[in-house]
Amino acid sequence: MAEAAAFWVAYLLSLLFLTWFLFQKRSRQHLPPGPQGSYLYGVKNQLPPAEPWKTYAKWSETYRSPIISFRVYNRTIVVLNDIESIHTLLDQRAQIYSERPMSWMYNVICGRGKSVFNIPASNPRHRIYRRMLQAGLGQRATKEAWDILREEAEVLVAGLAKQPEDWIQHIRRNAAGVIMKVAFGYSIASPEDLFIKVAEETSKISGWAMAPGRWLVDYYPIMRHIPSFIPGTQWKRQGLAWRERLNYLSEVPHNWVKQQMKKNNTYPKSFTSRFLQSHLDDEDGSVFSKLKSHQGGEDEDIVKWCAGGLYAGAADTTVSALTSFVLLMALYPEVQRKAGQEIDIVLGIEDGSVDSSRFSSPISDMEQLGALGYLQAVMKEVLRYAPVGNLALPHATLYEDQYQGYTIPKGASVIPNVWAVMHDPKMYHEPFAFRPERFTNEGSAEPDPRQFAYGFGRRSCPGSHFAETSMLLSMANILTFYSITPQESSLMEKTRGLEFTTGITSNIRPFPVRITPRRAASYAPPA
Ligand code: HEM
Repeated sequence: MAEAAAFWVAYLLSLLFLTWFLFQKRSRQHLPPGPQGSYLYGVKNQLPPAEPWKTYAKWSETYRSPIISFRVYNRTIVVLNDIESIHTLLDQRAQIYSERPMSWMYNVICGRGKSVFNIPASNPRHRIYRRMLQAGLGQRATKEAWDILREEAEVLVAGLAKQPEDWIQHIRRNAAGVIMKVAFGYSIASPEDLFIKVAEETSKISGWAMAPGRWLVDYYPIMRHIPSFIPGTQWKRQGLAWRERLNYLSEVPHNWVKQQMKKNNTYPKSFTSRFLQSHLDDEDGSVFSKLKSHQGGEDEDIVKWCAGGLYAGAADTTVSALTSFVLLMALYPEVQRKAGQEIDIVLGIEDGSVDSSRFSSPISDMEQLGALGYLQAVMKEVLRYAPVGNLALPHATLYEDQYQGYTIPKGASVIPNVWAVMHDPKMYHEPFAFRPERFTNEGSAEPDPRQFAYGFGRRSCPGSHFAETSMLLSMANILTFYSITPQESSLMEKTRGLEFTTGITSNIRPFPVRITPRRAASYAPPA
């Protein structure tokens, strides 16, 4: 016991010394301005639990600089609050600014350092991942997934007829249904489905293990060497248990695909099966045969991590955007009416001409989606008004850099404040008004928010094209069959101002809406 106590005293003293050393070093650097915070924690206790993007924008005003910095424990965090700094640093200097902040708990102790989201861009694997994801989610792949997208959009609108009050669950199910089929060729049967449970447990554990500020080892990585049998290292035992569980969970869908491929020739084609097969064939022109940097069993490991990244990327993002869309349609009936009218005109729909009892999608191909110009403007305005990723995801620097006379240290976390850009009055006239028309006036149209909604540089979202096709199709189907109105009490929301959820993804905080059939004729909900 005395030995353990001596160990901890020595340990804490060395941490204190390290903090002092880094503090001295930091105070000699000319960092961007920002709040100082306390000696030990930095601003950890000043970070608000909700909507931190607003606080960063305020600090940017207070310190009269679009680029600000502060410290949490010993880590320097730089926030970019305007498009100029974001574009210069994250896009133009992408070779320096495309790392991710190191999470020692998640990457090392839990063994998740190879995940698509966390792997450093300087690791050659990241390039391979990006090319595979491009092949699996780009324009051609999205076209190939059209039937899946259409089928799942039909399940969504049919579900809304049965339990309209559970509309968020139906949107959630739609996102999971699409991505499970695309990634693994797996059809989910119910919200209790094994694959859904596996994916949800993975993202829950990942959320705990990556929670910023929660694990001291993230700031003082030397702690990772402490043996887990020493008293007071419950955190390490927890991390190691999570490691085992996460490894097991990532095997479940991957092994299922392999079994299907072994069992029969008519197995469902998917991202995983295509890459596994192209590896077996080693066919010329496959992504693997072009990327010769891989060796032996590494290929399969790469496929597994990429397929895991598909679910992680798709699970909450389109759900957030569609949730905000439904709520905004309830609050802006004129926008809803115009979008519905466009659908009717472009698709030649008259009230009696859609079979509302079968919910078959009136949109037969991607070209028809392309013709819905107003609906596309609505989608852009949803992505601007209620950004899914208000802070995108943090990048980190590979080297020290200089910008406008400031030093950006090596290893600093660099956060683009997407919310500030989307609500910058220099870019968007009356930025807090929801007005899709800002994107329809040719010649005077405001900047396309999709340039900012999907992140930046070498880390920008590889799923953007796929996501937009999926979202537009769902939006068009919802507005074909349904009318969305606010409950009386919800009208207050508009006058009081909307609230937004806080997390890696964000959406308007849900309030009660009514989803009713838009076309009374021939409407008969399925039994
Ligand atoms: C509304 C829909 C979506 C939005 C707004 C969105 C936004 C983003 C953002 C902001 C990032 C971080 C970019 C950065 O670090 O600079 C990202 C990364 C990523 N997204 Fe998306 N996303 C969406 C849908 C999807 C979908 C449907 C998928 C997959 C099917 C996907 C897969 C990914 C992946 C794999 C990454 C990690 C890229 C990397 O770290 O190299 N996303 N996304």
